Amino acid sequence: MLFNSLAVSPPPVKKFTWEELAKHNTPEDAFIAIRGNVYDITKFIKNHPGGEDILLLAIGKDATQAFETYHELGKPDIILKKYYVGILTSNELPTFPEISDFHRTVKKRVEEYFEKNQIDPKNRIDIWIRYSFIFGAFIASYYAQFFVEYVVDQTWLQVICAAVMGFSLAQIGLNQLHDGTHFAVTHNPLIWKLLGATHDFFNGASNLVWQYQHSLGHHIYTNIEGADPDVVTADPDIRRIKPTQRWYSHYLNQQFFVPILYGFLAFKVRIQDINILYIMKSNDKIRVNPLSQWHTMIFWGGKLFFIFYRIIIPLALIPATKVLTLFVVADLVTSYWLALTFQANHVVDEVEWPLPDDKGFINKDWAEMQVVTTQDYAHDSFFWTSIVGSLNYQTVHHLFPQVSQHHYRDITPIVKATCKEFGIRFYYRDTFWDAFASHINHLRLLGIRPTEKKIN
Ligand code: HEM
Repeated sequence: MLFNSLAVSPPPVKKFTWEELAKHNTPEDAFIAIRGNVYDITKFIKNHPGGEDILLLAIGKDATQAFETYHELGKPDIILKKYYVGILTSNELPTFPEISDFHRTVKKRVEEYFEKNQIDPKNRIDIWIRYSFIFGAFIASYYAQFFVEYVVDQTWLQVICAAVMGFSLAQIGLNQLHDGTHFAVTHNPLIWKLLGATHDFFNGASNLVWQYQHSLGHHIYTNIEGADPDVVTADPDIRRIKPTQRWYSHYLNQQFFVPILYGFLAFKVRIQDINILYIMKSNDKIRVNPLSQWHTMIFWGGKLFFIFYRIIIPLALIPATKVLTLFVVADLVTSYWLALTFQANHVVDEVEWPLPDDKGFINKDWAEMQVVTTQDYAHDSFFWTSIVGSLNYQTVHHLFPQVSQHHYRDITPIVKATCKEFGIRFYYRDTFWDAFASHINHLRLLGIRPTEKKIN
């Protein structure tokens, strides 16, 4: 009897609350939660085929959705088993149901498309052609603005060059930064890091903060109240973008003044970087882990380089008032372009705004939620695809962020057909302007006092 009970009693399962898990967020002590289980991946971090960097951001957290997104279904699970240490008993952020049939089917079909056609999802020559155009336009417009005598003598020409530079900088954000931080170009973690760093050096804004906000925040918890850092609001806020926000009279006709404020986006982002990384140590609900040497170096190196090339060099060449004017013109163009393209995808009048239940559970499969919180537009337009960094294919981008944007056009029909088969609505507008108008209409509707709201 004694022998029997000794032989069968399994070791007790170690239980972790999310607060306990959060303490294991350094390379020397790295735990991660996937599908309710906790793993000690300290010994694995340096061997991760997707690079050490992304794991340093994800440790101390529940990374289920990122894990499911960036790997083929089931593939790295065998490795995970080796590092199992216990279970997670509470959640800091919303959780989702098990993968649905829709999710499994759409993922399998897209994986099969690449396999059958022997296409590498992350390599295409178009990527490098576009990067060359963007860097070329950026360098030429900067050089002309300050070093070509004919241009320097005519302020209006300098202003045009500043606008072109601002547009190129927005493109660096929509292409080099965006592709690099979604690991969607080549299979080389060093290239991802270098492309991410272009944002720090040329835009003066942290790619690390962007990764927390965008890849680990917005992409996982799209449009979810209290979890998606892109739609975090104060009470009262400058704008009302969610039905759950309390209404104040200054929201009335917000569609006229809110878009004007988008011009401050680049400035706001550069300032809030420091606050997020060094003071708050979190981007709203998305906690920031201790910074690695690389991230610290890129962050401060980027800020210094930005000040040097945008302020110090120009001040040595032209009067201060002109430097200021050109700086503001370029910044306004960058900000408006980025803000308008971002808003036209999610902050629009028809898509859904999922709410977690009182246990923080979202009662919809994650992939289905991605589809119904997103709006696409202008699929047939090469022009718009090229200048919005393929964000007109936002649904595919949210489901498959690790695939190069240059494949979105080819895999969108697979996704659309699968949505149709499973009865999931795919939101689409014919043109960019229709998509943008739906953002303005969303602001208008939410600006009306709720009881007086007229839907048309
Ligand atoms: C902690 C558990 C993890 C394990 C055991 C793991 C394991 C693996 C394995 C085996 C691969 C190579 C095979 C493949 O491509 O499927 C891989 C690649 C990759 N992983 Fe992970 N991973 C983990 C977490 C993560 C997380 C949290 C992310 C992202 C947020 C991530 C992003 C990637 C990326 C981008 C690749 C590269 C794919 C490529 O080469 O294109 N991994 N991982």
